[in-house]
Amino acid sequence: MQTTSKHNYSKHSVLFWCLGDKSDHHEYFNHAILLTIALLNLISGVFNYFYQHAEMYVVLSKFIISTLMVFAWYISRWHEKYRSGSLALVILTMSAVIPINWFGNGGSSGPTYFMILAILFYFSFAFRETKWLRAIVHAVVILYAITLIWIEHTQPHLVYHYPTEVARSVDLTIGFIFASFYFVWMLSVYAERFKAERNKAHSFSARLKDMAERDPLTGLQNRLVLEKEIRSHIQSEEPFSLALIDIDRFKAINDNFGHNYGDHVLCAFSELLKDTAKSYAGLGIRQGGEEFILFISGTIDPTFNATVELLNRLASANLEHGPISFSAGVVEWDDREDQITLLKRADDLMYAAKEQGRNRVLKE
Ligand SMILES: Nc1nc2c(ncn2[C@@H]2O[C@H](COP(=O)(O)OP(=O)(O)OP(=O)(O)O)[C@@H](O)[C@H]2O)c(=O)[nH]1
Repeated sequence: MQTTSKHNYSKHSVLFWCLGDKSDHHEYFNHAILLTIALLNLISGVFNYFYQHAEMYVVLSKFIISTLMVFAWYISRWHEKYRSGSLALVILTMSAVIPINWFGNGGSSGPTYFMILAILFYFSFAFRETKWLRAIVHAVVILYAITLIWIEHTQPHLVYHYPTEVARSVDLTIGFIFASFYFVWMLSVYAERFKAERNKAHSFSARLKDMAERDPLTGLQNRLVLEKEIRSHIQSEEPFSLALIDIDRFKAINDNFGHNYGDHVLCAFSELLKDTAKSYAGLGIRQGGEEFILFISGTIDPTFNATVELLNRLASANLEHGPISFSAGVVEWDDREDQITLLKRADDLMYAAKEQGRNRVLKE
């Protein structure tokens, strides 16, 4: 059975069939509202029919509204016309649901207020991206409600009054219970959506951070990480040492065997560097081009040993066009110097290694 990882939500369940994918909160919720209104109108129609709490035309119109809501749900859910579904809901609500309930169900002393509040809330959700449309619809609903109150005041005979106070209380209580469930549910959908958006933002920012700190070719961390690491060690006065490594005669590798092969060599070397750094609890960093850093907390000896070990592993690496080598300078941070001075010392040593014939590691 197919499920989404987050909600363990079966794509074959009845809920999925009715409401769609839960991760698409907007549409999921809209389908839920359309079906709920259809169901509530149906229940309310049946209830009013049997208990005669409303005029016959109200009962009939509730059944018609219920059918139209199912149709709006159908085009939204199965024809991906979500906007049309929302607009159909607005039009039906304004032209039929509210006035029929108002005049046929006790006017201002009936449960229509709950419905108006629920609808205002729904519009905030359905038109959240179109600010102007949302504002217009909200204003229209509020003015509409005021107009209904005014009509009721001037033409009281137009409003159906409950036969007994008990009937009114029952209708109000049922309306209140449904409205409460609706608001609680809507708020929980909002909370869930907010949580999902927040998680998405967190994972995007983690990905961006990773992309900013990683070299795309080799997958090693880049000089930003090196700078951060050096700064933090200097701040906390924690000893550290590093090897500045430069692959020998890399230009010739590119010229003789092509740039792609050069890239392949850089990647193969990076794997070895990553491995060695890991076994010394250090960091392998691509400084740029064919220049790398092996950074290890602590004194110089482990870094020197790790670099020599890396040079030996590179000599026996299985590369298509034969073995390659590097030259490296290993230095330990002297607690008075800054990052630039430290890297300059390592660079000078690395050049000294080049001058002495390459394929070697020098330390101070
Ligand atoms: N394939 C490939 N080549 C690169 C990349 N970055 C830099 N290079 C090449 O690396 C070469 C570096 O050459 P040089 O700085 O002259 O040094 P070298 O040939 O390694 O010689 P020595 O350092 O003196 O041993 C240049 O040809 C660059 O184009 C890369 O990402 N991929």
